Amino acid sequence: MEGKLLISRFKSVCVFCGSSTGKRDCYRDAAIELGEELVSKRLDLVYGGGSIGLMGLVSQVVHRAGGSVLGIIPRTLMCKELEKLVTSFIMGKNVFMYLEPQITGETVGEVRPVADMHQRKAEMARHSDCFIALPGGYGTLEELLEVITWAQLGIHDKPVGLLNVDGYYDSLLTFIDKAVDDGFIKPSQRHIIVSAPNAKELVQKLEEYVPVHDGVIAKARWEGEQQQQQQQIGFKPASLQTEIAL
Ligand SMILES: C/C(=C\CNc1ncnc2c1ncn2[C@@H]1O[C@H](COP(=O)(O)O)[C@@H](O)[C@H]1O)CO
Repeated sequence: MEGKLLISRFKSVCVFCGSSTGKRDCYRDAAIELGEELVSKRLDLVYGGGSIGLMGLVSQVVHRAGGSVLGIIPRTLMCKELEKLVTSFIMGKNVFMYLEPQITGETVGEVRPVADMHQRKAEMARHSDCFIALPGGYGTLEELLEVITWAQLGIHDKPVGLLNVDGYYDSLLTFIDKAVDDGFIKPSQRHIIVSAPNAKELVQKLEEYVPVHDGVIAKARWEGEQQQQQQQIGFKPASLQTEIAL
């Protein structure tokens, strides 16, 4: 534990990333490099629990090097992972790898099943001290934008990092700059997103991050309001309860 404090201010990092590997080697290399960086800083990995794509790569790198991996996955997706394993067994691994080169991994570390996608995001956030998005598709973007929105509202003040591999996220950053210029995002809140082209630089920037706090709903007030509303309507969905307990 003492060693951990010297190496990083964080204990766990939540990684959002593609369930595909993408078409270019640089994305796979970046996922491996991020896994190695987490291991070198003795950071625990929290992720979406899948065994495919960049998710599979980063989790396997951390796990193989003896790092802690916590995968949080909705039960419905777990069934798909299981189907995949059964298919792999029936077809024989080599044949299966030939047919589906991306689906070759195994789910590693601790896997925690949750009810749905909402609860998954809330649990992933609750178990981590910062967030990093590798390249990915809709799922990655949705997860990234949600934690940015939560930071904007003051629901958490954990750093959010974008691993901008070979400019993959340049157009997203340009769009965000336009949203600032056009008055939809406050200039101060532009700084919620920290970005860097490689894992080492990104983790360093996240370590130095100072939370943006102007005009946000304080976490305690947000939680209080949510609880009050739930009591008024007499309804407490499990996912929301988890979300406000970050
Ligand atoms: C094995 C099969 C499906 C398993 N797929 C996934 N398992 C776990 N988590 C997933 C899966 N697909 C998406 N996610 C989540 O979204 C993010 C990646 O989405 P993207 O659209 O690929 O960017 C990722 O962080 C996960 O949390 C069926 O073959």
